[in-house]
Amino acid sequence: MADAGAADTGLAERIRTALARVIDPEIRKPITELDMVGPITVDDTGAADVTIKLTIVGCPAAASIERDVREATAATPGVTSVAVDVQVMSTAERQALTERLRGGRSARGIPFGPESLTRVYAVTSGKGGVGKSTVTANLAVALAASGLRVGLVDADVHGFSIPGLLGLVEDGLAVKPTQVGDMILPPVAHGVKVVSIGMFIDAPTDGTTAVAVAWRGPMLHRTIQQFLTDVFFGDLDVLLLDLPPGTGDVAISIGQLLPHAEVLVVTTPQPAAAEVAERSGVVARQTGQRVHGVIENMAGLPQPDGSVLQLFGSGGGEALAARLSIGQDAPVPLLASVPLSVPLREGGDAGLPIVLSDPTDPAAAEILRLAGQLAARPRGLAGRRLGVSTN
Ligand SMILES: Nc1ncnc2c1ncn2[C@@H]1O[C@H](COP(=O)(O)OP(=O)(O)OP(=O)(O)O)[C@@H](O)[C@H]1O
Repeated sequence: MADAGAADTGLAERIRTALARVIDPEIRKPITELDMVGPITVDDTGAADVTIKLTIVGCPAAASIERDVREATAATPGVTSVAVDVQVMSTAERQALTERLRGGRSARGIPFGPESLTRVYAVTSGKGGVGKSTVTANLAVALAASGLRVGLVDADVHGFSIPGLLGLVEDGLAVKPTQVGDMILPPVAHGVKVVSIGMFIDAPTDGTTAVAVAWRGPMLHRTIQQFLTDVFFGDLDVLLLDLPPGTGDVAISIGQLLPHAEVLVVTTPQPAAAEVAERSGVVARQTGQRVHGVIENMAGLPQPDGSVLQLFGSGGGEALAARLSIGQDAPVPLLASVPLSVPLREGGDAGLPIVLSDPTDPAAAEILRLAGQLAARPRGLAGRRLGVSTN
């Protein structure tokens, strides 16, 4: 087989250019930018031989990358046949790639520090079961659907429900992320890059076997830190963190690791729930974070006769926002009031977020409205409190 130049000057180069359209589905960058394309040769009959180098043995994306390379090569004018030679990167090549993806950042650095342009929202609640994870999952998907690059960290160690809510489940277990060296590639669901503690524990996502994740503070801190340092999210517009309910170790860790994160507090309309939720807002403040707003969930369910069933009472969201505003320069707003919705619950059970499957459902519409509001905030440091604490 002759070199490209001998047969058709530039055909190999045109193939290489065409391969820039092939995107690694996990890293989400063109394979040509990831040094995954090796030698390309073409003989004088137009038969092309393309070598690709996968990041790891058994790469789950191998089949789709090989197919896309074959298609892009075959579609290049002048090519009559295609052979793809699939190889695996050497350790040195893999290391060079992970270093480049980190952008020179040290392996232990957190890319979402105060200087980053990524908006970080930590979603918290006073008590469990108020729908924090359901709202967070739908919000992440809605933000991604609006064109933003979105990451979601499920730090709810005691009830990691995000993989199930987003359909990242295989054989009853959360999908395992691919690891390239010490870099973890987050699985992508509905456009959102997701990492969850559930992906590292063999526990069913439907909760049939309760796994007591009796993690102690320091171990939790290290795990969250690892999620923020070793998971390759790339450049994000928004990072959402689903925190466990209450005011525990994880909230304090997030306060230390991401002091510029803004907090969204989820509560039900029940006045007692709002009182408990206030404490998580206060802890966030004590760790230097700003409360961006309150999301009320499980608000009134519209009935066929036009009346509204206030299953969990009413006014909790407003009351919480008012309490969290006391002593603040700017009032803490009630950002959204998401009604009770059977389709929202069913969508969560099925791993199909309702903001995609039925955007007209009133709960979906409210979450989409909230996403629109958050997406309209400028990406950047403007209006953001920097990590300088005076207390
Ligand atoms: N607006 C709503 N209408 C109807 N059902 C809802 C709504 N929001 C959440 N749910 C349902 O309530 C249950 C609890 O929701 P979810 O797991 O999201 O709560 P959570 O606050 O994240 O709980 P935890 O933090 O304890 O894991 C789920 O079955 C979910 O489908």
